[in-house]
Amino acid sequence: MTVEYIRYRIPGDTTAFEEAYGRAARFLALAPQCVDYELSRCTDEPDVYILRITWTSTEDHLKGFRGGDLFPGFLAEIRPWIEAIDEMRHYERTAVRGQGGSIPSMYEWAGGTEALERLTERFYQLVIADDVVGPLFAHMDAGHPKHVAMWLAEVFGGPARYTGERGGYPAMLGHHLGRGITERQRRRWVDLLVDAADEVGLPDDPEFRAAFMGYIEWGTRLALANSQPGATPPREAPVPHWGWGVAPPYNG
Ligand code: HEM
Repeated sequence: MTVEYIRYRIPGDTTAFEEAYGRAARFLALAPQCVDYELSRCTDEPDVYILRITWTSTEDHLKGFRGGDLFPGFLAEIRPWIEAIDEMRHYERTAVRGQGGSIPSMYEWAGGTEALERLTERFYQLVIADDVVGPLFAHMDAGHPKHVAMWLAEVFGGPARYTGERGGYPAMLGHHLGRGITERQRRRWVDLLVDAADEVGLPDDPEFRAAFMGYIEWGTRLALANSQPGATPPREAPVPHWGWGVAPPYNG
């Protein structure tokens, strides 16, 4: 991924400039080489603008986009302001990035470790008593519900304790390898987790449950695939970090 920054100092009519970029943006929206884009205006010097475009790579930008069918239309819109460009360069993202605290993590929204442990305690009571999934868990140790709560906490933005204390992704993967989980068992696992979530009062607002179930669908389908005989999933990977997706928490 490459981030291109284009800094403009617009002499005169900034309205025409913004309108032109509004039209030019449709070519970026269609370009498969473009990840996202944003035009910002300086509040201290209102004639200064910065356009940030994230490209799939510098080469994709220079060869794919500039050499492609969309570029002439894009250029036609912004050509009058080429002389007003102060900087136009590609940058590489570094590891220093992330989100601030303006949106609570799903871990916080769920009620933290205490709520996730309540969830998994109840869940595994239901699991053990169930004739479809129960047999898979006949030999699980007493700490299992707490360990799965630790995993969920880490996934949803809480402390990284599963990585620190339980061996992280490779250990979690190891627990599923060779288990031969069936679709019927996966689906029952999901259903029982939802029952437990309702019983212990996990937040049931649409935004939380949509994001929570997104992870559960993804995770259980991977667990099933990884558990099949002969499966060769990656042995090393970071613990996934799941966020709110398209519908952040609603505080209205
Ligand atoms: C999002 C989905 C899932 C998550 C987050 C998850 C999480 C975990 C974790 C963290 C462990 C290891 C616990 C420890 O360190 O002691 C584990 C073990 C295990 N999981 Fe899952 N799991 C998922 C889906 C499934 C499904 C769908 C099944 C089967 C229907 C399943 C069956 C098992 C079994 C049999 C074990 C080993 C139990 C034992 O120790 O005897 N998991 N799971």
